[in-house]
Amino acid sequence: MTQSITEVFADAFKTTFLLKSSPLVDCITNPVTIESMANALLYIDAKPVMADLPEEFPELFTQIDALLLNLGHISPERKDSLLAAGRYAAETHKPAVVDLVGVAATQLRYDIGQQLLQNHPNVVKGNISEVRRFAGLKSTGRGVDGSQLDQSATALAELTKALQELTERFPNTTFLATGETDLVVSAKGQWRLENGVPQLDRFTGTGDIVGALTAALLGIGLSNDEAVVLTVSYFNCCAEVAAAQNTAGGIASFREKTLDQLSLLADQADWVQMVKGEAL
Ligand SMILES: Nc1ncnc2c1ncn2[C@@H]1O[C@H](COP(=O)(O)OP(=O)(O)OP(=O)(O)O)[C@@H](O)[C@H]1O
Ligand SMILES: Cc1ncsc1CCO
Ligand SMILES: [Mg+2]
Repeated sequence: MTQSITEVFADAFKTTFLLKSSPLVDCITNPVTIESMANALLYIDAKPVMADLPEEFPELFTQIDALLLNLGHISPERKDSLLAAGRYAAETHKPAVVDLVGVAATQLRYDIGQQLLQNHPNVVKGNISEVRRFAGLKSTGRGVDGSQLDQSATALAELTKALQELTERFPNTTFLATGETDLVVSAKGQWRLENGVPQLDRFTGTGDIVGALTAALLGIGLSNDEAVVLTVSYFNCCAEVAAAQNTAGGIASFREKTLDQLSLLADQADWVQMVKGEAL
């Protein structure tokens, strides 16, 4: 019989939200969604710092609890900064999340993602099309968006197998592929998460926020698998409540309501009852 994720991760679901301490997360990220990301961290009671100059890392890394590396907008400076921070996190044993934004689109981003993987980050994530490309599979993603075609049952099974093989070489990394179904694969197991609403595809930064919040949960000491499963489930339950409230509104209102729920849901609802997902 398959086990539900609320059983597998029962302790983490019971104790994580609302956060009891405020992890400081350094986000080296893209200018498109940087403000949404910083605020999303604050809404769950984490603290953002968006510092990307390598000269600052020696001082900064004594203060931060986790690092988020997002490939969403590459410049020569940001490329150096991402690579330097990835190495520094490994040296100083800070938990790190790599978000493979746009890896399905260009070789340059694919190469940066692979270089960052060599530091054995705690989590590597992307939308399903980005993660397919990263795992060496055919991908139909365009730009920074995932493709519906990569979501079929066959494609998900193929991706699960490819990621399992990757975890043999990278046993300390948990892989997350997001979309209508979210797939989590690590050396410890595989899980499928089923919360969320289609409108999440209609405003930008949803995946970026999931990356930053995952880093925050690593920063308070959750395991890689716990941090990924808790973040995706919580964010997607926030979106489900927002969609239910947004009967007359457009996508901009849905966005605001989803972000609002980040600070409300754990306080106001028995949200764990809403969680859908199971071990594979
Ligand atoms: N069709 C959908 N149904 C349910 N949930 C979805 C759907 N699409 C995305 N999500 C959820 O939205 C979040 C972001 O996933 P998505 O794959 O859209 O990331 P992304 O493409 O990296 O986003 P962005 O580029 O906007 O940052 C995840 O938590 C995912 O589960
Ligand atoms: C980086 C970027 N470019 C277009 S939208 C976006 C944010 C989604 O990751
Ligand atoms: Mg993304």
